[in-house]
Amino acid sequence: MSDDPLLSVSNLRTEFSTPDGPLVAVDDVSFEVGRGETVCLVGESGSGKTVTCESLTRLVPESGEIADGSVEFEGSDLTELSPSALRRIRGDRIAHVFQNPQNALDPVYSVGEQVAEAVQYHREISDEAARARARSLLDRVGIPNAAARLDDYPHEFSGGMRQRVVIAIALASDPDLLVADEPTTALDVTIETRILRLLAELQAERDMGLLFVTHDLGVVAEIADRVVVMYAGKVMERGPVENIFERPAHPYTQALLRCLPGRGGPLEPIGGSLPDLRDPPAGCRFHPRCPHARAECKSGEQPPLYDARGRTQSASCVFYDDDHDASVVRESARENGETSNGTKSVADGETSDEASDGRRERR
Ligand SMILES: Nc1ncnc2c1ncn2[C@@H]1O[C@H](COP(=O)(O)OP(=O)(O)OP(=O)(O)O)[C@@H](O)[C@H]1O
Ligand code: NI
Repeated sequence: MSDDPLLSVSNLRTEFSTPDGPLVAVDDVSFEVGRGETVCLVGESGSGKTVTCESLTRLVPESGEIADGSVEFEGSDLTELSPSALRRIRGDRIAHVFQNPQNALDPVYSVGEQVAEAVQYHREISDEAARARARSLLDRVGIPNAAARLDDYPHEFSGGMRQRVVIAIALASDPDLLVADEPTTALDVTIETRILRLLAELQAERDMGLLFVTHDLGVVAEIADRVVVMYAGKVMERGPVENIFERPAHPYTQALLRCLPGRGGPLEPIGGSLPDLRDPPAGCRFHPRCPHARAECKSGEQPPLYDARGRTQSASCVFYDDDHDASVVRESARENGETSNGTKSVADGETSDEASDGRRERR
């Protein structure tokens, strides 16, 4: 086995043609997912998380196309594979759970048949063995009395139950990589916890890589090894979860940590709104909303991903180039957290330790 990551996304660019001109939903996005690793993709609504997930196996809607970049998965570039070769990987080696899975189940087949079919899709096992495996998968995702429900049809299940069935189908092929776009958002906390545990178990058993989109920082703290922060189609920051929570480098990450739920403090919305992606601002995409923006943030290209804290954490922010003092943005994160949160700030070591301890315990 090589040391190459399981998935390596480089300079990915996905464009949609719209009546008002081209819209670049994913712009020069790069990140990796290792075997057995969980990477959480976070960012405000509309930042390009779903389109990034869809681009991996070329599942973007018809008006979209992958205009540039590569998606290396175990030695092949998925952007260049033939449709039939890609189909063999999709649903087998790489499984997806989509954000809006209303149409993911076929109304005319029982859920047992659909899970069993997914089990048998790429593997030759008897109908009986596939049915037994379907039962066990449905049981593991928290369908009560799974054996008795195998012959029920999707409409006989609630929305949350159907989502669990969709997750069971995704896991049926024992994928090497699971791409899960807010898979537990519609579920109650008990079931969410159960599914997150199941994913962690599968990772331990099978070394499965997991790319997970969520708006819940509690979930990020619980499952992530590394975090990729997106804004307006760009990667703003990447790094290990502990660093991102304890010492967020990019002002956008700092603001995002205060505006998403899951860390206990009062939520503080980010002022202003996402730019129009058909005509994004020059320079750093976040500059119109950034409390630290200076002249050089407002022109040219999005800054490169500078090393923010050693090689593992990087931020697309000029304060981390050689000519600026990054302590300006770090201090500000600390002050902001202490004055605006009744609890401790995101830049505060104590809170972050709790977050990472919680994660270790629950894993
Ligand atoms: N089919 C499409 N045609 C045109 N534009 C699209 C299409 N799908 C997505 N977009 C645009 O691409 C951008 C990124 O959308 P995306 O769904 O990836 O955001 P997201 O980060 O997943 O948001 P959310 O958190 O709400 O799910 C948005 O500006 C969106 O309007
Ligand atoms: Ni989305």
